Amino acid sequence: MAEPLHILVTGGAGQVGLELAAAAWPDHVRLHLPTREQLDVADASAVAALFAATPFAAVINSGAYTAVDTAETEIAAAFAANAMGPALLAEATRRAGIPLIQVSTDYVFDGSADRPYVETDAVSPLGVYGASKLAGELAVRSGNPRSVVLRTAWVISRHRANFLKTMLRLAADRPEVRVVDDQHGCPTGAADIAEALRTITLRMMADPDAPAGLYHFVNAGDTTWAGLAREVFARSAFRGGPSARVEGITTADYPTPAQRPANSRLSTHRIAADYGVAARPWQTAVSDIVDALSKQEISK
Ligand SMILES: NC(=O)C1=CN([C@@H]2O[C@H](COP(=O)(O)OP(=O)(O)OC[C@H]3O[C@@H](n4cnc5c(N)ncnc54)[C@H](OP(=O)(O)O)[C@@H]3O)[C@@H](O)[C@H]2O)C=CC1
Ligand SMILES: Cc1cn([C@H]2C[C@H](O)[C@@H](COP(=O)(O)OP(=O)(O)O[C@H]3O[C@@H](C)C(=O)[C@@H](O)[C@H]3O)O2)c(=O)[nH]c1=O
Repeated sequence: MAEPLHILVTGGAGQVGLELAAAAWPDHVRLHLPTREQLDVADASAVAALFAATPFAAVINSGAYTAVDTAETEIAAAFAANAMGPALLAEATRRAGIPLIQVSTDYVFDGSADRPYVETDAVSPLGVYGASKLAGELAVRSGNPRSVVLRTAWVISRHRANFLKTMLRLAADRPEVRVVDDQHGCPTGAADIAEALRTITLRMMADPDAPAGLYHFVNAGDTTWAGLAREVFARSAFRGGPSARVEGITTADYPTPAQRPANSRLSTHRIAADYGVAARPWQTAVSDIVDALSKQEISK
């Protein structure tokens, strides 16, 4: 029997954490998935105690402060989770000589490009959430050279709160929803992100020379938030679930505390070339999730 390989996954109760728990890991891998209550990544003594207790072979940091609008006022909390936490994990993993895989966001960009962003493009976050995640990226990359920062975007899943579930909830009690149609991005299934993280983590554990650095991973294709809502409702209607008409509006018609990028499409060429990770169309992720949610509803 191979020795067990222990992998720490922070944010175990989040969308990506829950899909990492469900992913097909080799038998000898033991995942440790603490919730925020069990491990606050910004708590230096909690991080040190956990590393002293378990000989981890890798860490995936999927825990984060993800409330984009609330972050504008809860600045200290956002930076604690998204910048201080990654810095502590970078230090702990560097000392242990193990890889760290950090999940980051398209909101590090300001959206002024007229094409999908590549990893070498300049960053310039528009809000506190993006700025805190960028600080986390920099802490990881400077703190542990054996690290990957995986930027993803517009995460959807059957778990927790996300835009897809918000749309289905709204459609349950109104015939029409108003949704911005001038912000362009790449909806991405949390299960697809988990699969990409699994591939990267296993390769980094097996090969000290595995490629490190910055990578973009999203599902294939792009749309607007209104386009995503329309796809969700088309699939939901097909399954006999809630559906609503979508009125496409402008960003100015839907004021929010945090500004979002008008274009946050990401190019996935680098991860395809270095890690052989291929992206499924975003519409496939939508139909998987809507189907799973409707089965859940039927079995209630
Ligand atoms: N959601 C999205 O649309 C996108 C997310 N990302 C990134 O992907 C990653 C995963 O996000 P996702 O799973 O969607 O997010 P979720 O909000 O679903 O989950 C995040 C998890 O992190 C936990 N958490 C918050 N603060 C801390 C902390 N200080 N220490 C430990 N855990 C903490 C949360 O705890 P609690 O359960 O208590 O809330 C939650 O369980 C994050 O890095 C995020 O920035 C990138 C692009 C898009
Ligand atoms: C609920 C709703 C939102 N919107 C708009 C507001 C906003 O511009 C856009 C998306 O709204 P949300 O607030 O749900 O999504 P938001 O929190 O901005 O999602 C982001 O989360 C973080 C964590 C990321 O890292 C990003 O990649 C991205 O997924 O849709 C409408 O136009 N109509 C609506 O009814």
